[in-house]
Amino acid sequence: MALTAELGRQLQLREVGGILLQAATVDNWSEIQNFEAKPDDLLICTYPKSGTTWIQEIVDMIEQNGDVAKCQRAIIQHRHPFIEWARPPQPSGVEKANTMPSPWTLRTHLPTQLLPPSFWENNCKFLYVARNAKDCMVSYYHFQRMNQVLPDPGTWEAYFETFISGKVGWGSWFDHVKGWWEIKDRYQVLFLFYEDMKRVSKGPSEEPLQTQDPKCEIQKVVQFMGKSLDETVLDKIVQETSFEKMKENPMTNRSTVPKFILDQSISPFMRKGTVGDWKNHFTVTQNERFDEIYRQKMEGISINFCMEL
Ligand SMILES: Nc1ncnc2c1ncn2[C@@H]1O[C@H](COP(=O)(O)OS(=O)(=O)O)[C@@H](OP(=O)(O)O)[C@H]1O
Repeated sequence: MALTAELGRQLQLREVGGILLQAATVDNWSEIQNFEAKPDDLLICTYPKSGTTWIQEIVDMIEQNGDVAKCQRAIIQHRHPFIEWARPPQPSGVEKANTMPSPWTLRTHLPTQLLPPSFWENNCKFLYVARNAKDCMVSYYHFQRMNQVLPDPGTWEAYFETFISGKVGWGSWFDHVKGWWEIKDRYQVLFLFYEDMKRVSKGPSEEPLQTQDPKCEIQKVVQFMGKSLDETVLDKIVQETSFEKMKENPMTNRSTVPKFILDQSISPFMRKGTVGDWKNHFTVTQNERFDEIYRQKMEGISINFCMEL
């Protein structure tokens, strides 16, 4: 019985162009590829576990001019259609978008080479958030432990190998980040880092002003979206999108997702929200090996990740 359930979990992923995706997404592939993005659309792009939910809440707060009640209109998964999402008989991400008035704010975890061509053809805006690979791996490991429709990650040691080889949903972290980084100057891309959003601003006496201060990064998003918000609204967005607030908010913490899909008693969706949790998981040997693999895979890429704050 346990074997059957486990086999069921493993079968949830299938390949498209060498990238593992959820089987239902692969079944729906032609609909996804034929998706017709419009020129004014904004696409939130991330590798899984890089701060998607966080940036979605920020973008929505900006769109709603800081009106918290409006952001409570629906759970975060329903506010921005997830273009590659499919779980029949529920409407797919593409179907959901097509029932909403455009311009759309959408989200995806797809690597550049799998994105529906209309996004490039229409020169849409892309908001990419990258998170350092080690914290991503840790977050993804705990997510696969609690997510009952993704493969069981096995032991941490086993998962370390799986993640490095890119045999996880949406493929290799290295290729994903490289792909989006390389096209960023040819398209309208705002490339942000999770770690910059977490950075603590210091007061005159070097005392932290607050636990996290994404205001400067939020301002970049406001500008990128062609909006202008006054200081009070920006401060409100900073407060309302803090990890602590979002962990308590049923519209962002996934508490409405049934336990047979996300079992939050195993690990909460809003788990730690920190930079550097990898140090609690990586052994010295794993860390050295990872750094070497990182050097090889990211050679020639001028991207710098902050690994601790
Ligand atoms: N507001 C805020 N501040 C800081 N960190 C936050 C915030 N919201 C979500 N998170 C953390 O982001 C991780 C989940 O990433 P995603 O939202 O991309 O997950 S998913 O791919 O959509 O499943 C996951 O990271 P870990 O805690 O390290 O697992 C979340 O806790």
